[in-house]
Amino acid sequence: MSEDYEDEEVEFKSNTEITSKKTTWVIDKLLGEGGFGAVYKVKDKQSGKFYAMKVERKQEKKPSKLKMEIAILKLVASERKNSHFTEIVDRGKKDKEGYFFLVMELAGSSLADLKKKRAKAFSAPTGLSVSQQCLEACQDLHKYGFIHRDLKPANYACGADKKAHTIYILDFGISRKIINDRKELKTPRVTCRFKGTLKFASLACHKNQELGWKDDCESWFYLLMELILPAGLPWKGISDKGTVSKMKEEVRSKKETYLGIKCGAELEKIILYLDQLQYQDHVDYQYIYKTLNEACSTCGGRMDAPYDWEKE
Ligand SMILES: Nc1ncnc2c1ncn2[C@@H]1O[C@H](COP(=O)(O)OP(=O)(O)OP(=O)(O)O)[C@@H](O)[C@H]1O
Repeated sequence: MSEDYEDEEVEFKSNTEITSKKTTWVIDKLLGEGGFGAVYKVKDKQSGKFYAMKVERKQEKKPSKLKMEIAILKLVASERKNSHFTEIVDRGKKDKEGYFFLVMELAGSSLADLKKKRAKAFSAPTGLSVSQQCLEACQDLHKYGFIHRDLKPANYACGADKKAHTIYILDFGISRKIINDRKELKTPRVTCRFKGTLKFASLACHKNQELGWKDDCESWFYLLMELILPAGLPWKGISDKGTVSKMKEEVRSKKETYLGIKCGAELEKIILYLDQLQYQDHVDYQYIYKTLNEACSTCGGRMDAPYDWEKE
């Protein structure tokens, strides 16, 4: 590989062909650019079917995030019947051009885009049921000793077409394995750099503490609030870390936090439960699922109802 490529983005024009051992992939369009590369919609030249291709520039000094992503997707494959992980279809590297690629199942819009399109919060039954699927994905990842560290609506998407009712978790760019080879929890580091997205970061992340399973769940809880609170998260638009952290601490005891939704008591129960957990603790996901179901009944809805975007 030529080092001249290292600082350049990998960019493909429509109709560029990428040949692998399996088939030829034809670039359709750019779906988005992330922290470590780009994602394209591609067509399998043989079958005519569409997929998503993630491309990463090969770097001599930095570890490959795409390799980590592939390792995770291989581990969790077929974890449950309606898996929340996209299936790996093909992968490879282009030494001469200096990049890695991963072809996976094509998902639909991200939860962030679906909410933006709606221009208001999701209905409580959609938000609660979608969040349950988001937490299932997180639980499946945790089972293998990983934590995600960047759970947010932009990192989840609904499935394409017939799979519009299934939620997929997309990006594992900053995931971390917190279990060692002997399957023991790693000793927490004294201090850690802030990782993830300010709006959804857990309080421990604000305090530069080692993150555990419960921190993903705290971020997931902010995601749930973001999806269903009519006014959105109280710290939206604020970029000062200290102010956001203070507001996160305050919402826990504020009655107005859950304004506009009927299931405030159930949501409070979930965050109070998560707040009791420490770095080393496992999460009682069943307790959270049960409470989400109760919240849905309180709101007069059903967890198995069609989602807002399936009706609209
Ligand atoms: N399998 C997929 N199917 C459809 N779209 C996808 C798929 N995977 C990723 N995307 C989309 O591609 C875009 C880029 O995704 P990616 O996860 O690389 O970065 P990101 O989450 O936007 O940024 P960052 O890596 O900085 O968090 C996002 O809009 C995402 O919704």
